[in-house]
Amino acid sequence: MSDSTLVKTAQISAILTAAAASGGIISISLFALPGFIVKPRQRKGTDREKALGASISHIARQWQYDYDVGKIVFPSAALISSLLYSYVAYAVRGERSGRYLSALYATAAGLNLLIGPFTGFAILPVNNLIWSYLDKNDDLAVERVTATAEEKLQQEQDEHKFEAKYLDYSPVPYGSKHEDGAPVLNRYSTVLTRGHDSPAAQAMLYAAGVPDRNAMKKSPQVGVATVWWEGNPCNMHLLELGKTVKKSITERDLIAWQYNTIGVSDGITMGTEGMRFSLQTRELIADSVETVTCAQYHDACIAIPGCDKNMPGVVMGMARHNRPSIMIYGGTIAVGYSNLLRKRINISTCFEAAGAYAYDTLRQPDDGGDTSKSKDEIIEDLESHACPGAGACGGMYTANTLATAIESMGLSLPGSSSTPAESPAKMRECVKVADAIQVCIEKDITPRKLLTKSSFENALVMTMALGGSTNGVLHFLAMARTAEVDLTLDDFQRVSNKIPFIADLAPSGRYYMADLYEIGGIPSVQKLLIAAGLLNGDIPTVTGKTLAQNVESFPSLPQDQVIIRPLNNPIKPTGHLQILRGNLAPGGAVAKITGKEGLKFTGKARVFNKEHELNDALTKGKIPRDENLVLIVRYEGPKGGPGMPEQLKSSAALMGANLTNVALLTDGRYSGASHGFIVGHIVPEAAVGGPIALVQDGDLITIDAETNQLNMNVSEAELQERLKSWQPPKPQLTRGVLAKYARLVGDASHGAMTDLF
Ligand SMILES: CC[C@H](C)C(=O)C(=O)O
Repeated sequence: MSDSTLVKTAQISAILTAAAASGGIISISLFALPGFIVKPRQRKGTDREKALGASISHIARQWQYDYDVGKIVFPSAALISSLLYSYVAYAVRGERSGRYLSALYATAAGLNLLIGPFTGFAILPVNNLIWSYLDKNDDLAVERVTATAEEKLQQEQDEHKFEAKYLDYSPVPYGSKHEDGAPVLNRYSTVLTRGHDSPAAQAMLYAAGVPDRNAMKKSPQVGVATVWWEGNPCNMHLLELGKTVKKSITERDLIAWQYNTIGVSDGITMGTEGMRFSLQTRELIADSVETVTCAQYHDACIAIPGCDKNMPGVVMGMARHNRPSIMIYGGTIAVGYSNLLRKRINISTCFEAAGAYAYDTLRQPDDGGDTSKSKDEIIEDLESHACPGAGACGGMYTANTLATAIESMGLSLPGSSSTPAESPAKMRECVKVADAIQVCIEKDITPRKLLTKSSFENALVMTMALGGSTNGVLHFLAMARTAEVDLTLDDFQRVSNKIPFIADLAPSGRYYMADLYEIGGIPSVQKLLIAAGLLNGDIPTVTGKTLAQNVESFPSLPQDQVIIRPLNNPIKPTGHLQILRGNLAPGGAVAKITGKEGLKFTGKARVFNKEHELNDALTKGKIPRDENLVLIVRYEGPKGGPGMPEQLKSSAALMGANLTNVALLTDGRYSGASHGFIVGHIVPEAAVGGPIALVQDGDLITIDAETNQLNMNVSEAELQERLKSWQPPKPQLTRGVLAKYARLVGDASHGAMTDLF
């Protein structure tokens, strides 16, 4: 080989190698090198440099990991280097040797465009190695990235919030006819039962109870989902209700398949570690209803829930499968009576008695009767008589709130939410449901036709008018997202601002759902609110009629009743649920303020990490009465708890102990039976570095329900300082359902859902 050939070969291979490598080199310098520059400062620099370094390395990492590198980044790198080569080719054009070199550079430019992206891919693992080396022992960076990833996830969830995608079942089109001209009502199950595509499926269905060939081919299959289990009064009777439903459906020549989902008793688990499992049962129930309905090709669904999470759970399941559906509420419990306290009682009396017991104020009333009984005798009397039978907790607590709202959205038969669990009327409802589900199937009335912005507005109106549970906020948001309805925290405040609070119902009032039933029940309240133009009577319902038509035959509330106040003489002119924001809750918080305790509260912070710390302090009588205190219970959010437990044990104990000098704040949530000056659902929660994690004992906190503010008088600079030394808690759980939940769950201001990605 001559010298000049050698030089040319060397030139060619050098330029081609450089061309091939340039995509990769650019990718390394774009994504990996920033790490070498910023990491040392991030570890050892001033606080400002550390923070800056964390942000730069975070951006670099996000770019490297999150973007579709094949489509955007590496081709861009190849393009940039190709332009460089083309420019050099242009610059050396002209002389003979220049023409040769420019041709070579032009080839390199083309090649680089072709192979640059692939080199980039090859370099990716190298970049990853560099980053994992840089990240080693660098907890701060990793944790900051995690916190920011949280925000990013939320942002993505917001962007995609109305683009729910479920498995496409393409049922037989509505309006199709069988050969004999009868309408096809088994539009889903026919996939299994028509012809002989699925003989095994048909064999199994015959074994399970399909009576004959005609039923196999034509009868719609209705799933009957009871949230039955024996260990909770709210749920113990649901299997029997389900059997009645099945019987009445079968009499109409429909096929009914009973199945079950699970639930957790909030009343029983309250204040214990078991309470962490409660909220996630909403998702388990939704998942179960969706799973059985979709997997088994049910044509319709009747769900029979009882305890709190059951109702939103089944409705979310219905919204997901979107087949004709009706909810039958298990019904409210009867009211208990204490012979020793000589008054009507309910489950919440027990929780409040615990506070009075601890502060030694649990006594018989000073009404001229017996006062000799000890606090132990009194508390045993309450334990024995607070829950006289089956049914969900009796005040306007979470179960009754949700059932009322869902009936007002058109998903239950009229009266379902106030018909007591053990009344004959509840059994009659289970019989009547067969007619209604037939109508829904025939008219194709599906959950998402009922779950609309107007019907959610109705849910909010009823919740505000009747003083419903703060949990409603969480569950309505989740139900709306599932049904792709645009409902936000601001809607709650908007409705709260216009709806008067008119119900003298527990927890803040004197009466119970069973009492309301006696004066006409929820339909009579709906009638009042429709007449006043506050509730939308035009929404469609599962009966095939509008809400207004459904309540027409119900009586108006009697003149002399005292449970529901006239609209012009409310307990409070606006709603009791207030959405607060401020430097303590930039992402929102939910307050229950009935007005009884005032509308504004300022006090010194006393911070508790986890509810049990506050419960211990209360049991030992350690919360003083002589100064205004804002008790903060944190690390109890959806992720941090995990499970966002309800804090009735502490909120009720405060009431029982008559500690009127305190307000309670948490990133967890409250029971429907909680009252007093309480604020929950604080977002962002402590576990992801929300400002609630930075509060210190003695900080002055103001809750203002008139300006909807929740602030601590700590400057932004001071908060930034505190944030630097804040360490996120290590994940407590790494296995099991709660670990899975903590990983998937979103924030409370978006309903704490697990399938928003
Ligand atoms: C007594 C209250 C009940 C157990 C509950 O947790 C709720 O209604 O939210």
